[in-house]
Amino acid sequence: MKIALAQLNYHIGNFESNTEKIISAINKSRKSGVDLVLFSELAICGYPPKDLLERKEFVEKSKSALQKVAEHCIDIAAVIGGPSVNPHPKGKNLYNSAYFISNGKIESIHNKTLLPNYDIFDEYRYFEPNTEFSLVELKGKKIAITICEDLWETQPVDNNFAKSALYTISPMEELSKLNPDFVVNIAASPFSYNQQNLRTNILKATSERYQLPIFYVNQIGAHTELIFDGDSLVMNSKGEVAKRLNYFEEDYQIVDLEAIENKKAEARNVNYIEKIHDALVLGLKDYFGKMGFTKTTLGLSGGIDSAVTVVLAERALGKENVRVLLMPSEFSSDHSIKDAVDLAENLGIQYDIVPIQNIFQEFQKSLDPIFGDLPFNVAEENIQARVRGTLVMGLSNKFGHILLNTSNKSESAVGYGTLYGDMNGGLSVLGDVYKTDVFKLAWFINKDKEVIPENSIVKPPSAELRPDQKDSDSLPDYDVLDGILFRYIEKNMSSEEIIQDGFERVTVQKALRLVNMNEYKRFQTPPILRVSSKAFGFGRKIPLVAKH
Ligand SMILES: Nc1ncnc2c1ncn2[C@@H]1O[C@H](COP(=O)(O)OP(=O)(O)OC[C@H]2O[C@@H]([n+]3cccc(C(=O)O)c3)[C@H](O)[C@@H]2O)[C@@H](O)[C@H]1O
Ligand SMILES: Nc1ncnc2c1ncn2[C@@H]1O[C@H](COP(=O)(O)OP(=O)(O)OP(=O)(O)O)[C@@H](O)[C@H]1O
Ligand SMILES: NC(=O)CC[C@H](N)C(=O)O
Repeated sequence: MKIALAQLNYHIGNFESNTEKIISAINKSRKSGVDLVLFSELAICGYPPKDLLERKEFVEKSKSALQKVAEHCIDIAAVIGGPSVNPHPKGKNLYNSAYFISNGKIESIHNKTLLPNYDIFDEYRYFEPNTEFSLVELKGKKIAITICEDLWETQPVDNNFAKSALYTISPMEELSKLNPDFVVNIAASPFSYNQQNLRTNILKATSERYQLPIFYVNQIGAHTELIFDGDSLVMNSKGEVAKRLNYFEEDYQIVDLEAIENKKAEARNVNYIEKIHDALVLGLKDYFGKMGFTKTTLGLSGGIDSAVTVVLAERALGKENVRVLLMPSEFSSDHSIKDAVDLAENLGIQYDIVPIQNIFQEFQKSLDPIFGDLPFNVAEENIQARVRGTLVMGLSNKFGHILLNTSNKSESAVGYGTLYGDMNGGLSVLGDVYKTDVFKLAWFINKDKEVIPENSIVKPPSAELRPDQKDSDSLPDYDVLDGILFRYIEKNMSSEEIIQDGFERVTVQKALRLVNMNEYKRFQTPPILRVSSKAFGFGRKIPLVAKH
């Protein structure tokens, strides 16, 4: 039996383009003599459709798109993800379903049993869990069709306290009683830099336990914050990866079921920084591409965060679509301006220098009668950041360049950024990357030649909002701070547990206090491209008003 895996990039709600892609893969498969072609979870409408599922019209469009696809399934079978209506009066209106299509029609519908509801997932909000199990038969083979989380019976969480999802039904236990020949898993499994190993291990455990091959198809592409890396694969019944599809790009592979037992795909050891790099480039590309934008802007300071952001933007959108402003103040060092100019020239992007001293002075003059003799403090620092934010937004409004936010996860965590100033932007590129990893990204970008001036990487980080300012005046060193933040945010460890891990009590208490008191700031930040298992955004829900 020849089985094709179609790893495609869908666009949520764009039924025309999704249908066209699916039909084109079906036609290609038929011409290659494929028996069964597999598409990912909710492929017909794109994943995650969120509250669009509450619109009847959206569900009806999914249904007619599937009907159109079915007409093309002559002499070939397909499994495609889409929502289906729950016919029972009780429970949620919808199921998250896999459609088995053959002979030009929908032959059967298989619903998702285990609905993830942790972190960024919210499937119980829309879907009724499945309780009935059956196999499909194709050319003498019995197939168990499952949907993503169905194989994640014990969901490990990257957290020392949250319980793993407790599922009362095991879809694989039920399906295995029916003696399938192989398992299909259609998935929508988002990227995080540690997710790929976890995923492979979970598939391996399932395959070994039931001694069954698994055909796993994930989607690729980004949907606002969520980035899907693909990495679809075929596992033989010994839990060995027989075929692996590409990361971060569409891919299509045909596999012979009878030939997988003695096949072993080459292991791919990609460093996590390279994965984050590729994920962010895809995240940017798809945010712009799917929104219909081409051009971007940001303030280039000569520092490392804006440097890494602009390189990723140039790689995603092309140099002709990136335009930056260099906005020196009286506190900017000459080196910062030179570093920013060198970088812009290395990339071949358009840049303009707009000094902000005069504007800043005018602001100060206007506020003088009100501020009186009060000393220069954070208020003046922030006015500079807001002047810059206003200027880049001016460029954005005039020329249609979407502003990228340059804050990293460490700053965002402790509120080290100015609301309505450098926290502006339509999309945050580095908001899920700790500062220590921003440095690693910069070195990775420079691995073949110096793109980012080395001075931007090695100089002590500074906001340059007052004379001789350094981040280290207000914050612990980033390697210490990031160690604490990771334990608190990703692992949910308590201050005492973090201290026991070897961090100084005062530093831990300060860092945690800053994280807690800055929830309100993060609530106002743009969407953040997610690359870790716990990003700021809709997968981390902390009350703004709370006593910690
Ligand atoms: N709970 C709450 N809910 C709603 N709003 C709340 C609030 N608490 C304060 N606020 C408001 O927020 C204001 C304080 O926030 P904000 O105006 O941003 O100012 P703030 O957080 O006081 O200062 C920004 C800090 O970030 C540093 N910074 C700025 C720019 C860039 C960088 C960098 O290196 O990247 C660092 C800067 O040196 C300074 O230490 C308050 O004045 C108040 O208006
Ligand atoms: N002189 C400047 N010219 C242009 N943009 C600036 C300038 N200074 C700051 N910005 C913008 O504000 C953001 C915050 O910058 P700031 O220097 O305060 O802190 P940072 O987080 O260390 O960032 P970076 O490493 O990019 O300097 C920068 O990333 C940049 O987009
Ligand atoms: N769509 C899903 O069911 C995804 C959940 C699953 N645990 C994953 O991340 O792969």
